Amino acid sequence: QQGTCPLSAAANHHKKDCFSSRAASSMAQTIKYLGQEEAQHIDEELFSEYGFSVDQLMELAGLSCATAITRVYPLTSLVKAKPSLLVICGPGNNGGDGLVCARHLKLFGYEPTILYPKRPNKPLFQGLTTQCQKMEIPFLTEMPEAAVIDEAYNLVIDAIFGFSFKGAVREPFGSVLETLNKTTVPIASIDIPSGWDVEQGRADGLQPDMLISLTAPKKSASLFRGRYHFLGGRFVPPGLERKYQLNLPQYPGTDCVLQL
Ligand SMILES: NC(=O)C1=CN([C@@H]2O[C@H](COP(=O)(O)OP(=O)(O)OC[C@H]3O[C@@H](n4cnc5c(N)ncnc54)[C@H](O)[C@@H]3O)[C@@H](O)[C@H]2O)[C@@H](O)CC1
Ligand SMILES: [K+]
Repeated sequence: QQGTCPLSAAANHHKKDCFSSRAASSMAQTIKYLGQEEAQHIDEELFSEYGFSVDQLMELAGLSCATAITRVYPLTSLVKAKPSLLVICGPGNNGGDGLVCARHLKLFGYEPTILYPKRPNKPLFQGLTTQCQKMEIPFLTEMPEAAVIDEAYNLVIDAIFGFSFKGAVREPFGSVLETLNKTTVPIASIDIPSGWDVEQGRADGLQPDMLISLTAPKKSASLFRGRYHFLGGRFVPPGLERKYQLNLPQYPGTDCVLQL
């Protein structure tokens, strides 16, 4: 059984076997892909039953995204002269993850620029915006054209919509997504490729190169055809994982991300 291996000094000679059998058993389980409502229930429970605050989890989520991005697109691999990134943030918590991610990427040596066209009038988002401004991250006032994005940026980080997206895309994000669809630079999507139905995806929508699923992948992630799928948001308490039978794989060591 997982987690019962006695790692005492006396049992040290069993250590290797314990770890490999644990790894094998977690590989055998299949990670759950969540429906939209289930993802929202987990979210609510983390804040109500489990006592987390939004900014706490957002910080961990955004940090995992920044970390996963450094793994796939290290500074030395970037093709443009400057390590420029465009981070597009939407009106909800997915956008908040994008702001946190941008701040960490700046600390990691990248040069992010943020587009944040619809800013909620709440202290959390105002604080995250101020933090990015104080980190000397520039904010754009409008969405650049596709050719300009391809010329100026190594990567676009899509933090527009997450698991609460529903229905037809409203402006200004319809035009933003239309432009993104015409770009050729790689896109890294946070939690869901924006514009995709959370469960059904969208065949003619964004086709990101990278997807970072937070907490657990959502159903549409099974339609992801990009090269890199990562899991981040290593904050799920065991009771919650059991209740929803998430079957999360074990993150290696102290890592906050894992490639699926
Ligand atoms: N529970 C978790 O595991 C965590 C979730 N986090 C993030 O939070 C996200 C979910 O955040 P939210 O619930 O705030 O929602 P989203 O960020 O997915 O989006 C909601 C916002 O988009 C707007 N919107 C929805 N449908 C639209 C449409 N068709 N056209 C235009 N606008 C539309 C809504 O009015 C709302 O402002 C997750 O995907 C994840 O990125 C993290 O911040 C922290 C931990
Ligand atoms: K997204």
